[in-house]
Amino acid sequence: MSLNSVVESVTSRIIERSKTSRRRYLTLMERNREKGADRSRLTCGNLAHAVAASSAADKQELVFEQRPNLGIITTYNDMLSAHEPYGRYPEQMKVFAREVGATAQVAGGAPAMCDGVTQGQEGMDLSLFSRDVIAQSTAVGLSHAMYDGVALLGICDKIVPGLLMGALRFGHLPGMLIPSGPMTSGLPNKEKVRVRQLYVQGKIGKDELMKAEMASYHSEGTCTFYGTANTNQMMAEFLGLMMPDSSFIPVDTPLRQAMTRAGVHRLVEISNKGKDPRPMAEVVNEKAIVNAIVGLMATGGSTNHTIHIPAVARAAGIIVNWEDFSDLSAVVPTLCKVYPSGPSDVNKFNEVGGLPTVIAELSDAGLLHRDAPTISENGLEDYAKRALMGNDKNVVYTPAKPSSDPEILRGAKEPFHPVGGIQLLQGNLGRGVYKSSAVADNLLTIEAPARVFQSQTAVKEAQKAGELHRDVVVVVIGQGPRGNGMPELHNLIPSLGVELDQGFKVALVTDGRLSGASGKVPAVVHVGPEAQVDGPLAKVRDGDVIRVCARTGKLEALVDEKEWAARTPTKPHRATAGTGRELFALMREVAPSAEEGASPMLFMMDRELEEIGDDVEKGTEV
Ligand SMILES: O=C(O)C(=O)C[C@H](O)[C@H](O)COP(=O)(O)O
Repeated sequence: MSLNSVVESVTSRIIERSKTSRRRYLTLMERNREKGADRSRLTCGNLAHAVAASSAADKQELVFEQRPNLGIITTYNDMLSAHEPYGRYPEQMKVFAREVGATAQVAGGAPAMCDGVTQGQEGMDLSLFSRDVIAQSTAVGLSHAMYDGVALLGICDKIVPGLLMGALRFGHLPGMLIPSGPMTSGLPNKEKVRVRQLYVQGKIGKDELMKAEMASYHSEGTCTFYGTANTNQMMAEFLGLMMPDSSFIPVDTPLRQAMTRAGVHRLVEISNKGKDPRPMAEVVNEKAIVNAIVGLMATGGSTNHTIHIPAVARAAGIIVNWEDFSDLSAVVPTLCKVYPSGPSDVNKFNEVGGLPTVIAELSDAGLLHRDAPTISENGLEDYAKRALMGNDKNVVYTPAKPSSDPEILRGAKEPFHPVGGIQLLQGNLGRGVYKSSAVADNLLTIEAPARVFQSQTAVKEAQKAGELHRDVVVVVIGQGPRGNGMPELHNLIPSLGVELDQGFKVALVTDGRLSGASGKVPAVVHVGPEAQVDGPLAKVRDGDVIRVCARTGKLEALVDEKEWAARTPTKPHRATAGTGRELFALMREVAPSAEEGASPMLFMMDRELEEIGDDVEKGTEV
């Protein structure tokens, strides 16, 4: 089928909008290639430092034979279950690289936060900004000019976007994300939620809750719900930056190992010294970004990606906004119901067809740019194939099959919803993002009096005191990037879920974020402009009737216009000290809105690049 006209027109307007910034980006990457980070330009002293600790064989290849050298950026730590397997990866990857006459070095490490560990804690206030730290760490690693290609080891929430934002500033280099796979399914996610709600109601004790949590989070590997980490994997495949069908192969299996090996071999091939160089700057173009947004809509992925995709795009000089998301959402059907949108987890989703089936369906329906460049040889069509173990322990690919379970994954002709799983809501309260894929039909419109809070703790206390035992729109302000760094407020979900289950109409409206794992509670998140900069949420008062309607796309306070205009915005209380939060003051000071990607680093970068304009050399030579 030919390309959908809305996909086409949204892409055209992104290209038009990004004309100047993209041109400047590509010019700068070209300049990097010609004069920047490359081993051939290092002095003997520089190079000797870089290989001092290498084996004699690697020294020979790196210095005298000029073989391809891969730089590995690792975000390993063994507290984060998804990243624990990466401890073993660099040594294995070096062996895989040698098999094809290349070398690999660990170029650097970057931090990796677990949002599961920091959920509801002060540490969560560092989470979104850690993405910039990861991007900068990636740049520091790659600044050593030793590499012909980049392997990015990261999976979880801020880590993949951060790695991409950093690596894309070295976009003259080819790059690939290498995932390590989900953990086996433990206690079903739905059951975990049920037990949590029993705890909130005081019906079970802490020991029982702890048992359930540990039965859910029980081993190495990525969490099995379709939250931000797994949406990252989807995004990376749709961007063409990961090996096809590599997202959801279970951790620590022969196929996972074969996939990592195939990935390293392919990365050598596409490296700047390989036979088919594919620089990241060319792979991540406007079409690839649109494909990633289409993937987000069709799978009902994490709301966090309405912040991450704009930020990743911006790092490549591409400007997207929520209007683009909204227009694409109107034509992309929801094909998946994976937890929190349905009861099944990513392992089950993968068994019944997984991403290859989704990509095949969307591609056949004309909803994807089939000509977007990818790291895989034949472009996007390779991503519509299933990866299997071949007889010789190599990965082999076969065409994707239709879904084997229509309760989890459907074709584009008989979707769960004719529109995408994420919507834009707007009105006199600003504009925010709403994940409709997980919300029951009867809750898509909620009109109820507001209760305004300035912290998660205050909401939980009010719920405990029975104050939310009614129809209510819970408004939590001061949670945006400039307020307190924009934490996820997922800890509110059990408390609000209890009220919802009792038949009350409850919604959440906030300038903060929610976890990708949040589902059934209707929530408008990332509302901007945020209260900290006097956005309209700061004008809401207890008792104002708020309308949250996913059917009409409205987010409104039904307050007399004159009265509304006369109100003074509340200055939210800011908790900005303790647990290292004070170190991030600079970031809070300059953070742009969520819609712009909420990256202080990119905001300041753009400001400086604007001064340089088209004269790239002006910014590089003294
Ligand atoms: O996906 C995201 O955005 C996350 O933040 C993942 C976190 O690990 C969740 O907050 C865990 O949530 P539960 O499933 O309720 O335990």
